Amino acid sequence: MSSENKEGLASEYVIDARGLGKAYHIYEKPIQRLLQGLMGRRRKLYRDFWALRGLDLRVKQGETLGIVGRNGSGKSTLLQMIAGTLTPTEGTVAVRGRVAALLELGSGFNPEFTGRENVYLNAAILGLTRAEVDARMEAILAFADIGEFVDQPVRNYSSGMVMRLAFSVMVHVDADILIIDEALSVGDAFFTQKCMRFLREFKERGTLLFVSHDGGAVTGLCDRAIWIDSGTMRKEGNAREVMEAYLEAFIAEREGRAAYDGAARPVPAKPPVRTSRRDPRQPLIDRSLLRNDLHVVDFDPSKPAFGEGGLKVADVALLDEDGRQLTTLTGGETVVLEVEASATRRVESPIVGFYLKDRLGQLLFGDNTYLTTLDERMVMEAGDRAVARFRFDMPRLQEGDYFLAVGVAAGTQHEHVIHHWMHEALAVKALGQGAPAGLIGLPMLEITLEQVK
Ligand SMILES: Nc1ncnc2c1ncn2[C@@H]1O[C@H](COP(=O)(O)OP(=O)(O)OP(=O)(O)O)[C@@H](O)[C@H]1O
Repeated sequence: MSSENKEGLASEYVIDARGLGKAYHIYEKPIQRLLQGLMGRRRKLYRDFWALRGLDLRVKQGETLGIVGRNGSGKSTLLQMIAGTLTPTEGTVAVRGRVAALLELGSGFNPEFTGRENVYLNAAILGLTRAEVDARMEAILAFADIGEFVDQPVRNYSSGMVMRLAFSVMVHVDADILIIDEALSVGDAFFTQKCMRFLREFKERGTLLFVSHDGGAVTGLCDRAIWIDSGTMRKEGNAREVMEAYLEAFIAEREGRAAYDGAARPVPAKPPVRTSRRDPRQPLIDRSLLRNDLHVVDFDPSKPAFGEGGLKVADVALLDEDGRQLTTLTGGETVVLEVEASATRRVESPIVGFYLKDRLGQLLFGDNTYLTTLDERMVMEAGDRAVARFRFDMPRLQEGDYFLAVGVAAGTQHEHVIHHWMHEALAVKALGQGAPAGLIGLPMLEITLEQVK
């Protein structure tokens, strides 16, 4: 999985692929593969299938590159060649630094060895000495958090456990370049959050190649992106632009027509009349298949957190407008997020804030109490408690796991000390139905359609 090649690399690039291509041999019948082995190269019984061809790619040190493309477009083939686990059929790829890749689940693991033995094996492949692994073993096992399974053969592991251990090794080998297939981080949502936190930290210092199938995460995480289509580079550039083009093509294909032509449409002359502060369709939506059910998992104070500790997040709950705690709600419903903070010492000007994050840790929306409390500076003494309430219409959410991160700080919007920040204060699970078209669906205040003459 590691690859070092310092030749032919201009100093600013850590990856330089030129005219890269990979052809697989395709045999019409399995027996032909066997015969070919016996016959040698005298007669060709296969045809070449080019999974990737003519690809040029340069990646700078510290860049985060997103790679999108449909199933079978050639993403893994490209990344395996960069990781050094697949030999190109044509072209060259030069890589500088230690590469750790999570591309194929358990590919570096021997199923007969225990988890612990596989950690030694994998870390050795990535260039670590036994003494280095010894020094890191405790941290690796703590991150993987698979308990006593670590001394069982890997063949007894669930795919989630294999992923945890493989990811944990990658986190601890001081890689210069990380290659991650997002599909592999699907599983336990809490572990995914932990992985995404690591990746966000890693991208501050290292080079990250991040493969995604749906592309949703790419814009949040990556500076630049490439779109691989049928083995060639269809588009390269700014992550947002590449994603837009990719999604446009996907939608156009799905709907069996060309994407919106961009031509101007007539605008109604009359401004719409504003009547209500609530989405008027909500009762109808809630009675229909468009109903977006959300389940809330209770606050757990033992979830990962950091901060100075002068204030603590004591309790977090989502309530309905009558103050009753919600364990299920629907997208579009008005909710109150209640956060109780307690002080362990004197703290001036406390601020309570939150973010809703998706399973990849992308911040969907959030807010804090700073502006509302600007005129009345609160002082909390040790033992004092304060409650913040945020009332809002919960947007509709795509199917998946979400987390409410909650934090208490002190100071101003720009200069503050974080006293207690909980990455996953509440977990919210959205079921499949009623999903919005975008990342979140905002309740509409009004929608009109008027005919203009
Ligand atoms: N060992 C192999 N032998 C023959 N064909 C292969 C082999 N490995 C991959 N392919 C083919 O090469 C093409 C590219 O595969 P690749 O795994 O690189 O795509 P991908 O974009 O990573 O797909 P996915 O998103 O499903 O992981 C596919 O058509 C695949 O069927």
